[in-house]
Amino acid sequence: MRPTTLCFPVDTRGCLLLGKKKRGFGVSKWNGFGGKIEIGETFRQCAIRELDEETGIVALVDDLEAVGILDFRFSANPNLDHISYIYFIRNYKGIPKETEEMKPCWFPVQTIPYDEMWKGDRVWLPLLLNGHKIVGTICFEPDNETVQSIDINKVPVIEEKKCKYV
Ligand SMILES: Nc1nc2c([nH]c(=O)n2[C@H]2C[C@H](O)[C@@H](COP(=O)(O)OP(=O)(O)OP(=O)(O)O)O2)c(=O)[nH]1
Repeated sequence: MRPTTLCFPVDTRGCLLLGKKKRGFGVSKWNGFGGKIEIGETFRQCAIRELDEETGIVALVDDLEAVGILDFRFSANPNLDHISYIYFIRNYKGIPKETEEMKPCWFPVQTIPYDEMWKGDRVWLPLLLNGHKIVGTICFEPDNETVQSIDINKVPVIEEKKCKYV
């Protein structure tokens, strides 16, 4: 699968914006906002476009904070394997609205609904919320849900690919 982005807006209270996915891959799970990169886009442009499409929130590429790169692997469906660039964004315009793809809600960090998220998220999202940057690999069992293995490493800086996807 093409690489993807995942973007988590953070408000001035430190709450995290998540969206409940209404259709497609990961339906019914709470997640950050994102999707597949398009040809001619950088990862940052992809993150900003998907954020707008899925929430109506408008932001600038330079305001994204790159916090992680995760390699998602699906043992029974290698066609679903993909790398995802993870961003936080604290500076943005607009109030999140429900779209055909996502139902948004702000969560204080203590009430993040890990039981209704991808199963590895409870391992790596708290690291990001504590200010760490991470690079890692998460392998899923053939059910595409259960975590088979997870390897997350803290890194000082995220080496972002700045070029356009071709
Ligand atoms: N938080 C989290 N997200 C995950 C995990 N595994 C996984 O594939 N994803 C996300 C990363 C991507 O944003 C998304 C990839 O699915 P997708 O590209 O089909 O999403 P989409 O339907 O929004 O894509 P698009 O058609 O809008 O481009 O799924 C995981 O373990 N945790």
